[in-house]
Amino acid sequence: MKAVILAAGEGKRCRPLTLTRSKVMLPVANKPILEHIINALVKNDIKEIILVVGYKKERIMDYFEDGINFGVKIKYVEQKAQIGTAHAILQARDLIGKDDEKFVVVNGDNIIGPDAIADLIIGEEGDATLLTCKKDNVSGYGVIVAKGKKVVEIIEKPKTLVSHLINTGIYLFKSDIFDMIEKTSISTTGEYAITDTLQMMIDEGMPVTTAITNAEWLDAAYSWNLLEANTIVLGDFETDISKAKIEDSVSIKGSVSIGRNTTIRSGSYIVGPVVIGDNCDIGPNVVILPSTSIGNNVSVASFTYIKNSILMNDIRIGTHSNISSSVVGSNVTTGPNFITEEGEKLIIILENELHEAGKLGTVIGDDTDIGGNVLVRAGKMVSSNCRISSGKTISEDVPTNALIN
Ligand SMILES: CC(=O)N[C@H]1[C@@H](OP(=O)(O)O)O[C@H](CO)[C@@H](O)[C@@H]1O
Repeated sequence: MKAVILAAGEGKRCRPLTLTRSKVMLPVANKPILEHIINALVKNDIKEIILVVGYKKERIMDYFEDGINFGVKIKYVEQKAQIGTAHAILQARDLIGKDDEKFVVVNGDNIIGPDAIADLIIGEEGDATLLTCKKDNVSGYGVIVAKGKKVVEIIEKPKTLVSHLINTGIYLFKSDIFDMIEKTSISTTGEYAITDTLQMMIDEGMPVTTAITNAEWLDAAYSWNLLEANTIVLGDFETDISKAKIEDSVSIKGSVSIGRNTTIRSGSYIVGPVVIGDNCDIGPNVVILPSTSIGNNVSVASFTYIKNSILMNDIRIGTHSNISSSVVGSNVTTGPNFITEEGEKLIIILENELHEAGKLGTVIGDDTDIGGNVLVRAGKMVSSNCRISSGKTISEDVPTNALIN
């Protein structure tokens, strides 16, 4: 069976991290979200994947190439304008066979486990099947009303509580879905939405069903939600430090995975779950606590403390720093004594909307340089390509390309 993954959008709610890559390429436990999805599909015997790309597509194509390194054949189609999920699926039409061939469709920006795909395939029935899961908080999602397996209504992001069954954005379709998509009218928000296509099918009396899953399905809606996703995915990791160079008197506890050509210098103390990539230089006397992911080519100088954070690739952190509950983008440098203050239940203002974040230090975009003795107040974000001079306290969000001196 083939699968179509929708990976054309930016994921604006994850800015500043998505200014330089799309949300599907954000790392969770050192792998892009999209790679977790591809692994889940491959485990379910999917042999060919059609990736619908658009925003920053080169980054996706350079990473996954033809799929050979990921155990699957990958083909790409482009959605030039991001005008809805139905329109995105339509781009794959020429690569899906006719004759009622069934195929899986997955939103590329949610982390899913292989069991979720298995639940869809086993539970599939009728012309179209939606995978749903029960959530207490359904805000920001499409929800469905069902009678047994039959879907009665799909309501996209309702303002009031209608149902706890959310649409995961994972479907099993037959190739006749493309004709239905072509008949779908544009929504009030100016998009061609697959949820509208499905509602139209229900209204025309076609059998649309739901399969329910309790398996892993995680959505990092906002950049700070990456930390929660990272904690959950790291929970499945096993210890593997065989490829690393571990100096004397390093203490490693819990599940810790360390990549090739990475050195952990003496006196360092690491408590898993922690994953550290290739070619890193950590220590001496560095403390890394759960649940932390550190990418490739990262150096962390002595006496630095890192907890519950994601550090992407090509990062240099100065000595005596403290990074807690933070996401640090690629190619970021900090001087000594860089401190992120950590807060809880913070109210974050994003695009003029208020959001509550759980535990959060800061989020730093790619290509930013921060001097020594800099303190970032809890929940304040630093965008990409910024320069912050030594000794500054960051009490407001720092916009892209800012120079603070
Ligand atoms: C029009 C459409 O496809 N809406 C889907 C889709 O919303 P997005 O805002 O496009 O991510 O994915 C959600 C799951 O992440 C699902 O709940 C919702 O119904």
